[in-house]
Amino acid sequence: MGKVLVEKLLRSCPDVNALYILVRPKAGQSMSERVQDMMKCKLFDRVREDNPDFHQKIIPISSELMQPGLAISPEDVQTLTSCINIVFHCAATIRFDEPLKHALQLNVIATQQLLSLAQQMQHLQAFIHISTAYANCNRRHIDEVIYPPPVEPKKLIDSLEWMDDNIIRDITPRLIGDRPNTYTYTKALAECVVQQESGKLNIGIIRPSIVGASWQEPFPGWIDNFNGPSGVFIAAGKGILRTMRASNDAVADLIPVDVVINLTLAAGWYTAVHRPKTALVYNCTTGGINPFHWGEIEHHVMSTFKRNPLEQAFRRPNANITSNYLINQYWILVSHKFPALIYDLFLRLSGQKPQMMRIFNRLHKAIGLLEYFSSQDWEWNSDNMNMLMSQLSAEDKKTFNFDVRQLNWPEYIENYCIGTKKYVLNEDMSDIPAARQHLRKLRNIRYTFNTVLLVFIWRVFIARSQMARNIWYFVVSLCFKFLSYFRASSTLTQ
Ligand SMILES: CCCCCCCCCCCCCCCC(=O)SCCNC(=O)CCNC(=O)[C@H](O)C(C)(C)COP(=O)(O)OP(=O)(O)OC[C@H]1O[C@@H](n2cnc3c(N)ncnc32)[C@H](O)[C@@H]1OP(=O)(O)O
Ligand SMILES: NC(=O)C1=CN([C@@H]2O[C@H](COP(=O)(O)OP(=O)(O)OC[C@H]3O[C@@H](n4cnc5c(N)ncnc54)[C@H](OP(=O)(O)O)[C@@H]3O)[C@@H](O)[C@H]2O)C=CC1
Repeated sequence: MGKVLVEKLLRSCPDVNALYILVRPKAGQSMSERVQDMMKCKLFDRVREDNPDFHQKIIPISSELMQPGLAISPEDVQTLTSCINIVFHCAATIRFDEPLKHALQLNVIATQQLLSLAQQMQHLQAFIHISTAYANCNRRHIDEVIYPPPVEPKKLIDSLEWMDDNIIRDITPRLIGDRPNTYTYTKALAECVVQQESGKLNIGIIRPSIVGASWQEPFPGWIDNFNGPSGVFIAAGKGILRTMRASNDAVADLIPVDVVINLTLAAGWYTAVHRPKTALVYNCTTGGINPFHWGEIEHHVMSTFKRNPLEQAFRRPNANITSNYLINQYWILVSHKFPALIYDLFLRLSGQKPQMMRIFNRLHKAIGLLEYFSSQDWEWNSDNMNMLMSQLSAEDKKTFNFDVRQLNWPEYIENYCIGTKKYVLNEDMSDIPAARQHLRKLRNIRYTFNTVLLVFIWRVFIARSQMARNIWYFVVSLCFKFLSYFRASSTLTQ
């Protein structure tokens, strides 16, 4: 989201002088190498066309959320406190399996430290904090208010400081209670910290639901990670994921990333100009305005990947969702574990390292963590989102469009899936004929396999026992009689 925010600010707000972005070195790359890489990314193509010197406006500041004072140097603190007008705080850990102490440090303590830095900023007009619509997912109906925290954040921070990691791991389920993970729990605490430590700052809190690929800007379908539904779509498109627990009728509250960013910028403007007395919370969701369901998503994802297959699929794309635990377990056994075993056996026999079972184990872990969100419904009030829309000028409504009533879901899902192919997997659209050919080969393998299986069952079980043979002939003759009956009755009615 940070990248999309930077791109939109550069493209649509040319009067912005500079963007100070907090960056850490990572994976052997220095801070400046990472920023260089980010600016080369396809996401910035339109900005690059409009203004090839756009990089001059980006000023990276070295920072690490795990460190005291966010590890910002005194000189940088000086620069930030004298230059910044608006803070957008979207850094966080979004992992669902993050150990509590880590999630607390990244999502709560770092927010506290950024707020304390913001208090020193001499020209600050607004502080916009990105939360999540699921911060209060233990409630069915969620209003645009900051709910009382599950525990006083300061007390938890003090207690976890002296506790051993093993003790923290043991008490985590008791602490998070009816929330599914440390992510939603710490995001709820972060909202409370924002409220408690806001002082005189003008605060806005944005709560997006499940952030997906872009809808319109800078081009449809842009996405560059495996988070949330993207990984699930890819796994289904590759024919790896064949079953998942989700409710067909539950609302799939996906929200395109460009909608979230447009709303975030509009909220920045409103907070700075209108200075609301208390922090305004914006539930940034689609379910109450333009609902779409997981069953429909499944249908459109499958249909897109059948028309635009991913390269080197493991099996033909054919994923089904079910809310029934036993049915799901059955299909996991038949459609995930059994083919994985056979493929690994094949790899072993051909002298290669088995890998499919390992991939499936990781997939099961990932989807196990997501199922909570795809198996139930929530209702979010979106009055503040509507209010904000009504405050924008006609031109701003177009430039910072977050009116999801106009979203055409089938078209969006198609672009989303193609986006995962092009921008996450870096596959070329011109190779689609070869991918289709590969699917035809998989279909033939399946037909051959089914025929061999049938012959095997016949030879082993049916041909050897008189009783099985009798049952078999009885079933076949019954089917034949039914067929003749229907044929005769359809001839009579003609
Ligand atoms: C057709 C059917 C339609 C139905 C469709 C239903 C969709 C139902 C979505 C609900 C979605 C709710 C979303 C709540 C909305 C927020 O509020 S917040 C933000 C969302 N946060 C996330 O999505 C983070 C979830 N991810 C994680 O917590 C961690 O990545 C995991 C899943 C625990 C895995 O951790 P890990 O084993 O340490 O490994 P990690 O390096 O992270 O990834 C390992 C592998 O898993 C892959 N992976 C990561 N995430 C995923 C994923 N989501 N899926 C698959 N693979 C994944 C990685 O690409 C990687 O693959 P390789 O590159 O190794 O081949
Ligand atoms: N994705 C989603 O579906 C949703 C996301 N959100 C919220 O939106 C915000 C942005 O999420 P999203 O863009 O999806 O997540 P990403 O994981 O892509 O971005 C998180 C950012 O936080 C930075 N960060 C994490 N740890 C550290 C650290 N120790 N030091 C410095 N920087 C760090 C990351 O930097 P680096 O690049 O160095 O890793 C990254 O830029 C988050 O607050 C999240 O809670 C809310 C609802 C849904």
